[in-house]
Amino acid sequence: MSKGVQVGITGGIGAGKSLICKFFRLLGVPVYDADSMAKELMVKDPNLVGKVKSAFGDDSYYPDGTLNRQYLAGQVFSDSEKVKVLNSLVHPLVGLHYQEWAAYYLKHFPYVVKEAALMFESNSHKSLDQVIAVVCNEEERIRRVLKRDPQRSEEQIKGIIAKQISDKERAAKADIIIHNDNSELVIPKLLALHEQFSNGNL
Ligand SMILES: CC(C)(COP(=O)(O)OP(=O)(O)OC[C@H]1O[C@@H](n2cnc3c(N)ncnc32)[C@H](O)[C@@H]1O)[C@@H](O)C(=O)NCCC(=O)NCCS
Ligand SMILES: Nc1ncnc2c1ncn2[C@@H]1O[C@H](COP(=O)(O)OP(=O)(O)OP(=O)(O)O)[C@@H](O)[C@H]1O
Repeated sequence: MSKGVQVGITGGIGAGKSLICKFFRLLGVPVYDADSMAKELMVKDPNLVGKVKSAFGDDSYYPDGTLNRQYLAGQVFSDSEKVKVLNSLVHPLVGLHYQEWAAYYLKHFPYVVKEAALMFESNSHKSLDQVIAVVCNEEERIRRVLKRDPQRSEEQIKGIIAKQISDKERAAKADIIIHNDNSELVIPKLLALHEQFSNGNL
């Protein structure tokens, strides 16, 4: 892997990872969205498609081959064992795909960002130089997600939260913490981090 800084951004559902990553994108930083890539590989990688169908049934996909997210969400977000099975199928492939992506972008940019909801859970933080945890209290996250995803119930959101590590654990493992709950000014902090990473200062 070439020199350059690899920054991870993680946080629980609704913490504000994607919004913060939008800001890094605006600054011209390459951002890898592990969640979206996982979904793309689940459709484009025939081997993975076969494994998902064997584990969760043909209903995991619509007849046109697109992912039936609602069906799969219903399967995995209510069952810890099933979510482990899905993760074991998807995460290794995303990990390899990210390594290739980062190797390419680090030839052209001083630093890259990897956004992933599950980072410490999947141990993918180990290949990164700095991990930022975006934290926000649970009530506010639930409020924001109910507004963002009207199809999700409060019960489902709580079920997802239960399958992720807590903010406390995340904050303890991260190098940098961003409080995205109006208790600190986020944009000045992001600009300072951008300067730091651009200069390779860790
Ligand atoms: C099960 C799927 C199809 C449900 O899709 P849906 O559009 O309803 O939900 P979405 O992907 O937006 O996830 C909602 C939130 O749940 C959380 N989440 C997603 N996958 C997982 C998981 N495997 N374990 C725990 N939490 C998860 C994230 O905080 C995420 O933002 C989808 O989440 C999926 O394909 N997950 C497997 C890939 C994965 O592990 N992605 C997350 C980390 S890289
Ligand atoms: N500081 C904030 N003030 C108000 N709304 C916010 C703030 N941060 C994020 N939001 C909103 O809250 C919702 C959740 O944020 P976002 O989608 O970035 O979270 P996420 O961590 O990426 O969640 P997920 O794990 O579900 O993908 C979005 O609609 C976003 O616009």
